[in-house]
Amino acid sequence: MWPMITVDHLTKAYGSFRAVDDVSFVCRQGRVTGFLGPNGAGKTTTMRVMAGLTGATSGRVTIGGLDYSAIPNPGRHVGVLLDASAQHGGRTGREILTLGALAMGLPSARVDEMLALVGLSDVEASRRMRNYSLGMKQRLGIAHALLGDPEVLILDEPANGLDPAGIRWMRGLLKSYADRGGTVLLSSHLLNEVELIADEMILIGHGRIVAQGDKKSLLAGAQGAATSLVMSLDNTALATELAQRGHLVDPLGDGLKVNAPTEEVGRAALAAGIVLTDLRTGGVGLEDLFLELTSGTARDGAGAVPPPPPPGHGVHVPPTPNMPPVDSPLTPPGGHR
Ligand SMILES: Nc1ncnc2c1ncn2[C@@H]1O[C@H](COP(=O)(O)OP(=O)(O)OP(=O)(O)O)[C@@H](O)[C@H]1O
Repeated sequence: MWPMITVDHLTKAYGSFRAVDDVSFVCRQGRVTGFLGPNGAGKTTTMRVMAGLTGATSGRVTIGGLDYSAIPNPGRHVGVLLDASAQHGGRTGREILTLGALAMGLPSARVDEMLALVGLSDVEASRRMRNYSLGMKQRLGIAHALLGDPEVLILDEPANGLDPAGIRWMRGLLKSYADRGGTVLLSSHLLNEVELIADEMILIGHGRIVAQGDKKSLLAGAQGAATSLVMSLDNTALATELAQRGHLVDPLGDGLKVNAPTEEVGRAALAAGIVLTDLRTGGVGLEDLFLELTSGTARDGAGAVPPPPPPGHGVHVPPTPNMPPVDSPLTPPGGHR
């Protein structure tokens, strides 16, 4: 049971401001949990409490049932990436990893393994970190988090600064890590970074959890009444037929939005002899859900719910791609002890 992260009624206040307000969730072994929320929602603060960098005002976070500070040789159990720039800028990447390996009692060969894993070349590893690009710092930070072959990974915005190929690489890495039994929590303010990889999602806004669960159940909970988006060769006649059947119909783009399931719309069209050119479920996508749930918690009106797109540009949840297996030299998480 040791690799589970349990956040239990966590509150972190700065004066009278609650950066994290009565937050509870768990991250399970073998699962990637995405921690999503707009800027300033409280993700980093929660993770800082997890990693023992700041205390809780009330409530508790445990990893495998222990406070972080009570975990012996914590780097061997919990890999943390909070701020990739937090290392000493005058040290080389190799020095930073070597110091970490020494502190954890690991052989120096592990440093080379990690450098190879994150794709930092010998030349790059011997450059001072102050001269690293953001993506290189991020790769070094991921290498540092994985160094002790921990069972748990806590990563704050790990995709920050990575190029598209790097983001894809990281997804594969974390997915295979979880498949081998690891527990992963990663934060992001960008939904599309997380939804392709996370098995579970925790949505936070203004320090409070606004939704949590797997992608399917989050979407199911958000669907509400079934909606369809439809286009036909005679939208006026179709609207009349649907209205006669008691359905609410609104024009939308070149088509109609109907408060009825697609099957009902199809039957109405069939009965009226109208040719359909497009018919799809018009339920909310994950992005709409995210923006809706965190609306009022995002800045600059970024959380406002956008109008639904017209048929043909329908709300769309990208399919989860099959993650390419990562040819990783890592042993299963925890395999070094
Ligand atoms: N030491 C502190 N003193 C006062 N307020 C703080 C402190 N640390 C964080 N906060 C505030 O707590 C809130 C949550 O910040 P946090 O960094 O946890 O957000 P976040 O969800 O990680 O955001 P982002 O996506 O922008 O990184 C913010 O309003 C922030 O200004």
